[in-house]
Parts: sequence; structure tokens; C-alpha cells
Amino acid sequence: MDGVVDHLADERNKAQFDVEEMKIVWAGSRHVFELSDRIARLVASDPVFRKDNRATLSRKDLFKNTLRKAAHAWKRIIELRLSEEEASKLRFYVDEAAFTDLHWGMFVPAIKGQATEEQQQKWLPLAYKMQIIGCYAQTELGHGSNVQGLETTATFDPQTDEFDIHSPTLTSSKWWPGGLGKVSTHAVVYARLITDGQEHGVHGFIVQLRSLDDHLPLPGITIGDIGMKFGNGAYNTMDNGVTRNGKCVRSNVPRQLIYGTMVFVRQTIVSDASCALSRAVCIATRYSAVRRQFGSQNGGVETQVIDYKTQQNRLFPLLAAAYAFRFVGEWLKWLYTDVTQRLQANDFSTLPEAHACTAGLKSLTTTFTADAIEECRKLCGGHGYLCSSGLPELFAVYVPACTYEGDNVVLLLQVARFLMKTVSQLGSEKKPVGTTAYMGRVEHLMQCRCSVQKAEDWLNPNTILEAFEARTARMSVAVAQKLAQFANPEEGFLELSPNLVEASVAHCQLIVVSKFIEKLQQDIPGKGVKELLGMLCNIYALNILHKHLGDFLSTGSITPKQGSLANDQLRSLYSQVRPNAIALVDAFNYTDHYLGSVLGRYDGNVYPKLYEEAWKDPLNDSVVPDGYHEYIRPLLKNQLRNARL
Ligand SMILES: CCCCCCCC/C=C\CCCC(=O)SCCNC(=O)CCNC(=O)[C@H](O)C(C)(C)COP(=O)(O)OP(=O)(O)OC[C@H]1O[C@@H](n2cnc3c(N)ncnc32)[C@H](O)[C@@H]1OP(=O)(O)O
Ligand SMILES: Cc1cc2nc3c(=O)[nH]c(=O)nc-3n(C[C@H](O)[C@H](O)[C@H](O)COP(=O)(O)OP(=O)(O)OC[C@H]3O[C@@H](n4cnc5c(N)ncnc54)[C@H](O)[C@@H]3O)c2cc1C
Repeated sequence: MDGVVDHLADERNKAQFDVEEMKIVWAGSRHVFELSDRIARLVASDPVFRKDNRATLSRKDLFKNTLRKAAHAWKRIIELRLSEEEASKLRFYVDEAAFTDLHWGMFVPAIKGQATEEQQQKWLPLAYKMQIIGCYAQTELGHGSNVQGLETTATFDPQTDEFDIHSPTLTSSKWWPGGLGKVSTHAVVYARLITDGQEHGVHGFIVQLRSLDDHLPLPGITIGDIGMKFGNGAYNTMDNGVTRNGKCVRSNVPRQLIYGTMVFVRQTIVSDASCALSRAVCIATRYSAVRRQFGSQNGGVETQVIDYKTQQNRLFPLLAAAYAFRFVGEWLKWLYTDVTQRLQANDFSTLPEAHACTAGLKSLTTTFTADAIEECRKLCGGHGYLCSSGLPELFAVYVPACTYEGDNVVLLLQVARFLMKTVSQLGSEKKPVGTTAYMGRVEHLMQCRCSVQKAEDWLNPNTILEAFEARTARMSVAVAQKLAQFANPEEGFLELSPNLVEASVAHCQLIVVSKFIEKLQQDIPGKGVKELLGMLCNIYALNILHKHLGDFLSTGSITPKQGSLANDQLRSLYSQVRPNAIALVDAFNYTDHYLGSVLGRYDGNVYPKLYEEAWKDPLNDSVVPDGYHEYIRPLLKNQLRNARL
């Protein structure tokens, strides 16, 4: 900030905690912090990675520019001999949806997780060196959620020792896979395996799509892009593809691991939610401290909008959720690593829980984050609607996360199946463990009473946990009892699916709250850091309690009076967080390049930069617009004539 006026300096001076230590907590470790900081600056200082022109480029120029950035990123990765960790951070800070996301994020993991040793030895070195570019081709025009309903077939021909991959209908065309449309040379294609005329369910196959010499599709394969998507710029940097197939390559597949790539990616999407959410919150918080409206007396300064309680009540729960998702993401990564190690030892016992947790938390965090980005846009008033605020594009790029990698409702129904199974086994030999361990105390949770008598009682983590556990246990048991009244359980499941989804949401919220509380039990150094995190944890939990008061009251988990006390406590917490708000978003350590927002600038110098940015719009290239002579002038002349008549 040398030589630059920091308009937010007063705000930064108010902080009551050690921001540098908070940065380490946010990053996860000092090592990750230092690495991220270095790579973020490297990207920000490279003109090829500029992104302020995305909203005004045509689709073709936008796409070509993405190819250019991806090629440049790879060049820098090789030149600088970046490690896998550094390279992945570099792609993260380049911040542009591209075919590389699917190559590194799904194609490589699918091969690692599902291919045989021999297949891995053949394909992984090529993929690591980007001598082939891959994508993940599962979804079809007719089926996405229902994976067992995919129509593409893979028929083994013993004579040629090949699989014939065939899309027999229009609806069996692979539709949506990122990178497939224009770039990928290979794909992991999901198809129904047929041998000796017998079907064996859906399996993954590595398929070559395009020639490595001239990039033309191989014989029998028709490929293209599926067309423009939501938002200008935004996800249109990605080629999402359609194919219809002819022939191809080889089988792999240990049966239980077919869905493994989805578990992996859902886990990464939870961590990613905290990034997108924190980014939107950083923009809205800084701008709320800069923006002033009303409240001026005797010509004095007006009130910063961040000081309005309504602004705090909308903004601070989002700030708290960014931290909550960060920590639950860390824990989910641990869970995923643990289940992977067990699977390698043929221990499948924790797979159902890993599936339920990744599916449920992917759904919970992406739904919340998409809504929160839109809320941040509104928190920034009119200027939030400008592309230069960074928020419209962030929303457009982020919102499909509610759909891809599993529609969020479909995923919650998977959690519900897991919950109902857990409830049905209560009282049997099989004791609930892990995230459902609380169900083991179901008798207590069905009748316990919340002990809160005054607002401060809500600061006790055990009180919060028990209220959340009681709410979830009671909702789950209630819906399980209703299910039991149906002669046909599947019919009952369909009929009660809205209740089941609500129970799943409650269970997932409980996981997030409990993992935040567990985080606070760790040794966290730095003046005031743990105290601030404690406040954020309470805000996250009490805000959910307030928003879902109906659940807590209808299950009798708390009384109306206790609900009202929770709200009083929330207001008090907002006042305590207020002086720390700017420092809490500084702890995300985002560069102005990554934020991509005039409103969220580190120095708070919003107005001159907004003005400057507006003049850069191509529409302002000429004072009189193109089209004046054809369309405006004749109109004005006609009006003149009419007026004379
Ligand atoms: C590091 C960087 C990362 C970069 C990431 C880049 C992001 C790029 C952007 C976008 C990428 C988007 C990619 C995609 O969208 S790929 C396509 C994803 N598609 C889906 O997610 C489809 C959703 N549908 C499903 O997952 C399933 O079909 C289902 C709905 C969950 C299952 O339905 P169904 O009831 O028919 O069940 P099945 O008969 O198939 O399954 C029976 C049992 O298996 C259990 N199960 C299901 N899924 C899993 C799983 N993933 N893992 C473990 N176990 C699973 C299920 O619970 C059943 O168990 P039970 O014990 O009850 O028999
Ligand atoms: C940006 C983007 C990128 C993508 N990238 C890829 C990729 O790289 N590779 C790939 O293979 N796919 C990809 N996809 C596809 C994606 O995974 C699917 O679109 C997603 O899984 C949802 O499936 P669907 O489209 O079939 O939705 P549908 O299942 O048709 O959903 C439509 C509606 O029906 C509801 N619904 C469906 N089933 C049920 C049920 N059982 N009970 C209650 N309600 C139900 C849903 O909640 C939703 O409201 C991508 C999609 C997008 C948007």
C-alpha cells in the first residue's frame, strides 16, 4: 500500500485480533498461506491473466482468450517447475472456468480412482504432461441425475478385444461434459457394459475422441459445444460438449468405486463454496464500510451502511458461514482421505457415511453460497449490479454448482436414505457412529429440554449442540414413523420427500455447527483469534436457529421465549463483530486481481475507480453511438415533423 491512501485504515485499526494469525487459520497452515500468497501475487502481476474485459468479449474471443490463459498457465508451471500443489493454486487464482478444471479435477481423479494399475501406467503420464486432455462424460441429454438410466452402451467384442461405445438414441448423446465440446482429446465415458449379450450396469471407459495430429473427431464421433449458458462471460469460457459415439478402447472398474470420482469432486466443491462465499462477503463488507447513506447531522458525515443493524443482520451471518464452510471443508477433506485409505484396504464400512456427508454438504454449502452471493449483490445497492462489482459474474459462474455434480435436492434425498437407515437400525446391534453418533442418544434427545433462560446462555456450545441434535433427531424420527405407515416404502419415500429433505438439511446444518465447535477446541494461537472465531460460530448457529425457528419450535427442541433470546444474543454478537469486520475479510488474503471488484478494493477507493471503470466500456469509445444515424436521428426528425403537424 506504499504511497496509496488506505480509505479503510480506520476500520483496520479497530480490529481486536491478530489478523496475520487469522490468515494462517483461514489458509489451514502457514505453509499453505505462504504458498497461496506467493502464487496469488504471481498471477496478479501477469498481464496475460487480466480478466477485467470478460464481460464485453464475444463468446469466440472469450473462449480463445481462455485457451490462451490455459496455455500460458501451463508454460509458467513448466518454466517455474511448480509442484502439483503450486500448479493447482495457480489455476485457482487465474480464476476462469476452463477445460483444465475437468482435466485435473475429474479426468485425472477418475483414472486414479477407477482404472487398473496397468491403465494408470498407460494414461496418467500422458495426462500429467498434458499430452492428452481429458474430460468426464457421464451426463446425457436424457439423463443426468439418474446415472443408472444412462443409455450409452459399451459392448465387448471378444473377436477384436475391443469395446464398441454406442449412443443409440438422441437422448443418449453425452451432453454437458466440460471440455468435451472443443478441447478434450479423451474422455472417461460412462456407459452400460454389455458382454455376451448380458448387461452389467454403468461403468467408466477411457475413450479417445479426437486425433492427436489434427484435433478432428475420430471416425464415428460427432462433437460440438452445447451453446451459450447463463450470464455474459461467466461460465461461457467453458466448452460444454455433446457427442455421439462410435468405437473405442478398454475397460476398467472395480464395481464399488464407480461413483468414487463424484465423492471426490463433491468434497472439493464444499471447500470451493467457502472461497466463493468469502469472496462475495469480502466485497460486500468492504463496500458497506465505504458506503454512507443518511444519518448526517449538522452537515457531518453520514452513517456507514455497515452500521445499520439490518445490514449486519444480513451480512454477518454470511461472513460467519464463510468461516464455517472453511472448517467443515477441512474436515471433509480428512474424511475423504480416510475413506480412500480404507477402500484401498478393502474396508468399505465408512463409504455410505462419506457418500452422505459429501452429498449433503455439497448441497447445503452450494445452495447457501449461491443465495449469499445474490444477497451480497443486494447489500451493495445499485452498484452491486454493475459487472465491475464482480458480483454478477461470480453469481453466474457459481450458481450451476447447485446443479452439477448432483442436483442439490437429489443429493439431499441420498442423505435422507442414509438417515432413515440409521433410524431403522436404532435399538439393533449396529450403533450409529461418526456424524450420526448423536442418534445413539435418541431417547434422551426425544425428551430433553433446552436449559436457556437468558440470552447469554446461548453462548454455551453444548446448549447449541443439544438444541441442533434434538431438532434433527426429532425430525428424523417423526418422518421415519410416517414412512412406517406406508405398505410400500418407496411410495412413502416419494410422498414424504419434502419432509425427508428438511430432515437432511437439519442433519447437515448440525454437522457444520459441530465441526465449527470442534475446531474451536483446537489450540489456536494469536491474540483474540479464538474469541473472534467463537463469535462467528455462535452467529452461524444462532442465525440458522432463527431462520429455521419453525423446526425448533414444532419439534419442541426450544421454546418461543428461548427463540427470542437467541435473537437478542445475535444482535449483541453483531455489535461485537462490527469493529472486526474489515479485518475478518482481510484475513482471506485476496488480491484485488482475484476479487475482481471495484467495490471490494483493498484500499476502499471505490468512487474514482468506479468512474474510471465506466469510461472503459466499449460503448464509451465514441461520444455519439454507432446507430445514431440509422435509428436515432430519423426518429428525432420524425418527431419534429409530427410535432409541426
Ligand atoms: C480439485 C478441483 C476440482 C475441480 C472440480 C471442477 C468443477 C468443475 C465444474 C463442474 C463439474 C461438474 C461435473 C459433473 O457434473 S459430472 C456428473 C455428475 N453427476 C451426478 O452427480 C449425478 C447425480 N446422481 C447420482 O450421483 C446417483 O445416481 C444417485 C442419485 C446418487 C444414485 O441414485 P440411485 O438411487 O439410482 O442409486 P444407485 O442404484 O445408483 O446406487 C445404489 C447405492 O449406491 C449408493 N451410492 C450412490 N452414490 C454413491 C456414491 N457417490 N458413493 C457411494 N455410494 C453411493 C446409494 O446410496 C445406494 O446405497 P444403498 O446402501 O442405499 O443401496
Ligand atoms: C455448468 C455445468 C457443468 C456440468 N459439467 C458436467 C461434466 O463435466 N460432466 C458431466 O457428466 N455432467 C456435467 N454436468 C451435468 C450435471 O451433472 C447434471 O446436469 C446434474 O447432475 C443434474 O442432472 P439433470 O440435468 O439430469 O437434472 P434433472 O435430474 O433432470 O433435474 C431436473 C429437476 O428434477 C428434480 N429431480 C430429479 N430427480 C428427482 C428425484 N428423484 N426426486 C425429486 N426431484 C428430482 C431435480 O431436483 C430438478 O429440480 C454439468 C452441468 C452444468 C450445469
